[in-house]
Formats: sequence, C-alpha cells, structure tokens
Amino acid sequence: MTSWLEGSLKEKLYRNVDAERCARTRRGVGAIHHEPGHRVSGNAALQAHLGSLEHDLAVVRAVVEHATGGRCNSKRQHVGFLSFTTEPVALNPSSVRYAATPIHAIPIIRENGAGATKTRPSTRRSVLNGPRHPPIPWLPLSAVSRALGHQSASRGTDVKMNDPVENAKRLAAYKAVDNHVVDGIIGIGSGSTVVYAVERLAQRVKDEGLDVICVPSSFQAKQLIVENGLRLGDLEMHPELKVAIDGADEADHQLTLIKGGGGCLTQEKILASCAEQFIVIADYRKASKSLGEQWKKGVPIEVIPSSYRPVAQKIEKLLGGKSELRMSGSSKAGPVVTDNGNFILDWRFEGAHDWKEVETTLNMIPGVVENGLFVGMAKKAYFGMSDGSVMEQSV
Ligand SMILES: O=C(CO)[C@H](O)[C@H](O)COP(=O)(O)O
Repeated sequence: MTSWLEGSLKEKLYRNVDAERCARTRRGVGAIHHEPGHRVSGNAALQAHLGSLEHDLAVVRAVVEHATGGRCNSKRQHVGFLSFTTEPVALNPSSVRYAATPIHAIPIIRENGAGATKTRPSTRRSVLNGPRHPPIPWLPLSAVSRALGHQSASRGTDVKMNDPVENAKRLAAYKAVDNHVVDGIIGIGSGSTVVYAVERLAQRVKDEGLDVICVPSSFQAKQLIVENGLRLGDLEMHPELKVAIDGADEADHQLTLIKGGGGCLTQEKILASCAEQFIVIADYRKASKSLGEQWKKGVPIEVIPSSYRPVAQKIEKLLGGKSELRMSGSSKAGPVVTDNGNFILDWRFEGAHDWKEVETTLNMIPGVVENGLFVGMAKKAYFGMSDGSVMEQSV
C-alpha cells in the first residue's frame, strides 16, 4: 500500500522527474519504502539527487518533517543509505494516485563499486553499482526552499506541496510547458499557478538546453524569471511571442476568462494578444460552465485613479451590478495600486451576459485602462484536477 507519507516524499524529492518518463525508463521514482511500523527508508537515489550526504540528511529530514508535521530521527546506516523513523502518520486515501507510479529498487551507492557508473560528475560519492541508470535530475533549490517553508516570488503564497490545489496547479503548469514551449520568446503570466510554469521552464532549460527568452506580465513575473535564472526580455525587444502561459480566475466552457485577481490584467492581456498561442493553466476550481459560477469577486477593471468614482457609477448604470474599489487590506492603507500605478474596480455582475459586448462597453468608458474579460483569446486550457489528472480543454 502506498502511504500518504510515501506519496508526499515522492512528490517532494522527485517533483522534477516526470512520472510518465520515469515509468517508461523504469528509472524508479518510487525508491522509497514505507514499512507499516511508520518507518521510512530512502535509498541511494535520494543521495544521488541531493548531493553530499550531510546536506542530504538535513534537507531530507526537513522535507520529511514538513510532510508529516512530525519529528524525524534520521541516521546514517551506511554509505548511501538513509533511514528515517518518523512519528506515526495517518494514511491518506487521496494519495492512491501515486501508486500508479511503479516502485523499483535502486541500487545502493557505494564508494568504489565495481563496474560503477557515475551519475553526476560533481558528486564524488554518487556511483551507482548495478544496472546503468540515466542521470537523475536534481531537486530544484526552489522546491527545497519551499519544503523548508521559504516563500517564493508568488503572491506571498506559502506553497504546501501536499495540498491538492497546489498539486493541481503544478500538474497543469508542467503539462502546458511540456506541450507548448519550444525555443523562442515566451510570455509569462502572473499569479500562483505561473510559479510552477516558470519552475518547469527553468528545469527544461537546465536539462534539455531549451533556449527561451521570457517576457513578464508583471513585477511578480519578472521576479520569477530572474529568480529562476531565465533570460528576461520585453515587448520592446520582442513584440511577437510564440506562446504566452497564464493563469485565470475563471474559465467558462468557451474559454472566456476572468483574469486580474492578482491585479495584472492589463499587461496579461497585452501579452496574450502578442502571442501565437495563449495557454491557460489553472486548478480544478477555475473551470465553470458560465462566468460567475465559481469566481464570486467580479470582473477586475483597471482604472486611472482620479476616475474611479465616475467609472464605477457608469459601469453600474450601463451594466447593473456593483463596482467596488479594491482595497489593499492589512498590507497597506488605501486601495490596491497596480504595477502601472492605477486602481482596480471589481465589478460584481448578475446573470449571464454577452461577454464580448461587456468587454467593449467597459473599455469605452473614459478612465478605464483595461478589463479582465478575455474573450476569444485562449484556445487551450489545462486544468489540474484533484485526482492528479489534467483536464485539457480546447476551443
Ligand atoms: O489574472 C491573474 C493575475 O492578474 C492570475 O492569472 C489569476 O488571478 C490566477 O491566479 P492564480 O494562478 O494565483 O490562481
């Protein structure tokens, strides 16, 4: 039986290994054994992944503790074998999806194994004794730092890697990057799902030598690109993009979107309009039959600050509903200020609308910079599901 702990460990330690590829190459993502007495042992694969043994132990212990929420006693049994005794952990039935990944034994690392194969030149101890294995990608630093509870350039999200919603975001993002990104200029959207797309891009640049220049849609996206060591570009240098990948607050059956929950709708729409392909990545909560079914905060509208009152009044007169100035909350007194120095109105609408008409009506009001309705722009969306699958939607 696959336990929640085992699934979590795989998730954390092998998150940059594509599960399908592993199954094909029989590389063994699941080289972790969970014995019923709450004992977890990870073999040489962990060490091959994580570098020096001392560092491994600290990182792996932190990951295990993060996964279990409990205490972890780790000890070095012999070279290349790590063993952990953890607090009792509850089995979580939602982890059965991990059972789909075959578990293979991976040979123990030895100092000087006969017929040894070097897995990574920089790891002196990383010598596999046994059948030849392709090099295993390293755990990205960002994954380790998330496991240790550090924050990334996401919107202040403390990413919990055993959270089904975070998993769903990651699955959708990884699949979209794998299916749509080739060498060229890529538009990077904003939000918490895009964090995973950038992470995957960085892995592919490192592992496959993918040659991409990334154009950001926000300050957050720019930070992500820089933090992940990707090449930064802009629309001035690269006005045409091969693909733009972005999240959404809601997507209906025609892939009409509400965007701008993170306040970056204007640049996001500009990027989407410059891309040959605009790809949406989201978790299962964002898919709906009609707009407003899932997303209750309304359509974000970026406005010139001095115009917010008359714009709000005009919207209500023309379209009904209620327009509210978005406030910063506890992080700052006063309204949210966008990357462009503007305000955001959230228009809570009632009933069904002709969204193309609404988009045009909103943008015709003097003072409106842009609105968060994306009509007819997305042709493909990836929704990560709670069962670990990815639902694809095309129009
Ligand atoms: O439009 C956006 C930001 O302006 C985001 O794409 C949208 O809010 C979705 O964000 P998340 O991926 O965090 O759910």
